[in-house]
Amino acid sequence: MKAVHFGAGNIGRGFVGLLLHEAGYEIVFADVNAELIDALAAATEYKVHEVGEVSGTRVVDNFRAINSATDVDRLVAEIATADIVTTAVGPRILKFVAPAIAAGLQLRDGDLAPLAVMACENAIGATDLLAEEVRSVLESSGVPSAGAKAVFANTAVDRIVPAQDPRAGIDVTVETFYEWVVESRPFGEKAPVIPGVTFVDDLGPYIERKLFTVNTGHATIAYLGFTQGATTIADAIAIESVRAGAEKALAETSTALISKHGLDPEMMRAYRAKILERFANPHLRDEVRRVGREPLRKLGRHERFIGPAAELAESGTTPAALLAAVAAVLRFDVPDDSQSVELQAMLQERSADELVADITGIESAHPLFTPLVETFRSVQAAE
Ligand SMILES: NC(=O)c1ccc[n+]([C@@H]2O[C@H](COP(=O)([O-])OP(=O)(O)OC[C@H]3O[C@@H](n4cnc5c(N)ncnc54)[C@H](O)[C@@H]3O)[C@@H](O)[C@H]2O)c1
Ligand SMILES: O=P(O)(O)OC[C@@H](O)[C@@H](O)[C@H](O)[C@H](O)CO
Repeated sequence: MKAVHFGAGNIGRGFVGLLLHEAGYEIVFADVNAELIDALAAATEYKVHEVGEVSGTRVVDNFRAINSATDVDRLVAEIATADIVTTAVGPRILKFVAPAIAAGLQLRDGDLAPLAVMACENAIGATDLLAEEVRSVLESSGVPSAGAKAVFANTAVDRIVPAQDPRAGIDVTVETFYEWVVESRPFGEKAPVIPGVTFVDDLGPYIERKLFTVNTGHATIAYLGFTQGATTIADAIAIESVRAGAEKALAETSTALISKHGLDPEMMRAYRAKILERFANPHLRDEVRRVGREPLRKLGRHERFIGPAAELAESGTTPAALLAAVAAVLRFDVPDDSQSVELQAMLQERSADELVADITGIESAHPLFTPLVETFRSVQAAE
């Protein structure tokens, strides 16, 4: 059994690669980072250090590595004969990996079982997005039927994997906790067997619960913590006002989730408590700059702040804590984050009305529009 995994970064090596390895797959890592690929290609194994209340080390071997920028033919041939393709590259990058998947499908023997494609990104419908890109490449190549040689399934992945100490080489330090949920319907009776993966009929409640709790909470702590001068998430959550801000934001997202998906309030209370404990993990050095990365993406319409805030506003509630978190996002001024630089320039140059519509996708008729414009204006006025 063989899996091709795009993105040999933190979650790629520290979670997706690990679980696929433990499921018995040979892994072909594909990445555009030449230094990383060379290091993986030269190694026979790497270690995943799990840190938390119970710590341990797992070893991943039986992998190869391909530079997906320079060794495209080899990569396409690997995809053509793989059982699984996964990605952990970031949602904006999916369109760049789609052509190789499309080419692999064209080359694939029609007698092989369909290729299982799963995008493991923090976004709702990430695999749908990848599937659209793959199908569009196949259509423009005049071979739309090759799309039938793949099954595309959405997923939700949860494990905190911080940026790694460069001295660790290709080894990865991760938290002990993990959760990988995959929608089962696209596979019918033939879902891949990956111990540790939970298959569900409807991924909607799972991905929203994850994105609007783990990621909303994480990001709120990162942005509020940044405004308070904190460097790590563990430092930030130790600041009382930051923790209180995150707890309030999460109380709001839980209200939205419970109302939309009928989730059990007691289960959500325990889920929130568990994630706050995970964020405070003293063994994990996770920087607010990583968690706050790409603030423009995080302010998107279906993302961790605006998604639940819009639902609350539609039901007549003003999501005050989420709006306070959005104000902190606007203060995320990090010179080596290109989206932060772009956001800061936009705040200097353009009106709040325009910015709310362009960045958040919330239009003027929406009940969240005016509170968002006020939030943007208050930050602009304070600059
Ligand atoms: N780190 C976490 O805690 C975590 C947890 C759950 C989900 N995720 C999600 O996983 C994805 C990756 O996050 P990460 O933290 O591992 O980031 P990362 O930056 O550590 O890894 C991303 C990797 O993708 C590679 N890449 C970029 N463009 C590529 C391309 N065109 N083809 C192949 N590889 C390419 C990069 O070189 C990098 O090695 C994101 O969507 C993130 O939201 C991360
Ligand atoms: O990866 P992002 O940029 O969408 O979000 C940053 C972190 O919140 C995220 O990587 C978490 O560590 C992860 O989602 C935990 O499962």
